Parts: sequence; C-alpha cells; structure tokens
Amino acid sequence: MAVKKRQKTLSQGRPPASRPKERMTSERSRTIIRTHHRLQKEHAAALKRGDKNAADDLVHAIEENGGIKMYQAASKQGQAKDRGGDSSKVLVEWLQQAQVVNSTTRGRIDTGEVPLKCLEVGALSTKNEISKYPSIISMTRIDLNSQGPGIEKQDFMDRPLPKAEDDRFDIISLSLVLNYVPDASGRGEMLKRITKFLRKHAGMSSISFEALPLLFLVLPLPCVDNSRYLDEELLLKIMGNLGFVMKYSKNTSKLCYYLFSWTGPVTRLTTEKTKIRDGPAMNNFCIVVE
Ligand SMILES: C[S@@+](CC[C@H](N)C(=O)[O-])C[C@H]1O[C@@H](n2cnc3c(N)ncnc32)[C@H](O)[C@@H]1O
Repeated sequence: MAVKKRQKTLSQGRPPASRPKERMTSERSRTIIRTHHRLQKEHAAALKRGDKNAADDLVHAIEENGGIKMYQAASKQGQAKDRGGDSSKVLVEWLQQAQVVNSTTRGRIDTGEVPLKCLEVGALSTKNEISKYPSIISMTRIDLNSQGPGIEKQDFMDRPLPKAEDDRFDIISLSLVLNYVPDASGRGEMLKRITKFLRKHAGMSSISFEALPLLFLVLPLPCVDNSRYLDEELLLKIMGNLGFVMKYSKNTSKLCYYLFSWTGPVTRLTTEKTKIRDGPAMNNFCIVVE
C-alpha cells in the first residue's frame, strides 16, 4: 500500500528567518589569537632589523590568518558569558566597591557632579558592562580597527596629547591591549603615555574620588605568572616608577586584573630586560621602560 505523503506546511517551506550564528571553538579562537600575536611580534622584529622582504611576507601571513578582523572576532568569543565574560565587569565591581558607582541605582553615589570620563583603549563593544552607566560614566572608545559606531578607529599611540584638562580622563581601561604591543619597549611607551591622559582631581574632598584617576589593566595571566622577564613584583615596581599605586587585583585561571590609582609623578627610573627566573615552559613577555 502506497504511503500518503503528508503535505508540507507553508512555514516548513520557508527559509529560517535567522540562523544561529556559528561560534568558533575555543581552541580555534585561541589558535587565531596566538598566531596573530606571534606574527605581529615577528613583523615588528623584521622591521627593526630593516628586513623589508620578511616584513612584507609577515604582513601577508597576518592577512592569511584572517587579519585584525578575525583576531577581534576571536577575542570577542572570549568575552562570551560561558568563556569568562566581559572583563569590564570586574572594573564595575571595583568601582562599586570604591563607591564610585552605586550598584542598585546605577548612579554615582555622590550626585551633583559631572560624569566621570573613561577612555577604553582596544574597545570591541559599546554594550559591555562599563558602558551601562552613561549618565555617570561618559565613555570614549578607540580601537585600531573599529567594530562600528561608538568606537573611533585610532591607534592610542597616535592619539593627540591632551592640550587641556578636558582632554584627559578619570579612568582608562587597557584590557588585553598591552600584550598586543609586539615589543617590550613599545609596552613601556604605552604605559608612560597613559599617564599623560589621566586627570588629577586636586582638591576633591569626597571619599569616592580619592582614588581617581584610575587605570584598569588586564593581562593574560601567563604574562605575569609564567614569564622569564616579568612577575607581579616587577610589574608593580614598574607601575610604581610611573606613579601608579595598586588598589585592587584579582587572578582567574586565564587573566590577571589590576586597578591602579595614579598619584604621579612619573620618575626617570628605567627598567631593562632582565631574566628574573627560568624554566622550560616559560614565555618571554617583558616590559622595558626607557
Ligand atoms: C584582545 S582585544 C581586547 C578587547 C577588549 N578590550 C577585551 O578586553 O576583551 C585587543 C584589542 O586592542 C586593540 N589595540 C591594540 N593596540 C591598540 C592601540 N595601540 N590603540 C588602540 N587599540 C589597540 C586591538 O585592535 C584589539 O581590538
């Protein structure tokens, strides 16, 4: 006996309105990120020794790996809730603890003040946790490659230096950006440059403002706990030489987070590349301040 075919409904014939976006596996996103960092470092080294052919080949290899767009897409995967989430959640938690932000009213505790200004260097989203307080934290977001409106395409190292206090910021976020800089002295330059964009709150009496201005620094944990050339003690010494005092810190299995208050001054003390420990599986992450 022939089996009667059931007639398809209209909705079955229609293409789905939206397909769920394919997600990269965490292994693939890690590989893209690591390869991008490695090639960037090799490119910087080729430029430094004046090897134009090698530098051109490396630019090509970076593009083959998907370029900055694929790198950013892979980094965004790391911000997904099930992969540790947006790092600015930690910044907001600390601002709440420091009573700069009120968690229940999403407002600053002491009213009647102008909003705080925050510069996010290396911004991938306008919807992260720190962006949820627009009336109290006014955000300026920059990135080498803007993902859309609300993020200016700009290299922080080329951002014009402030001419007035208004061009400076109360909070700067540098989350997973310092490790993007391919050479050790470039990292030192970036940290020095940060201090020029922080504004001091001389004369402010409120307790909430005592710690301002602030730098939120996030690094992959191995940069600090598994490097031959950097450990936490040395990082805090370098930051201290630049006028930073650590207020909060926290480690997860993958990242280390710091909130520094900047009191200044920036001293003339330099930090050279020095091996402080060694081991077969260690990395060579380093910060040199010239
Ligand atoms: C790993 S992503 C981190 C994004 C985000 N801040 C986070 O914590 O997940 C690093 C971002 O920093 C940006 N970046 C690196 N150096 C920069 C610079 N000198 N100026 C502006 N953005 C920079 C890169 O383009 C990239 O989008």
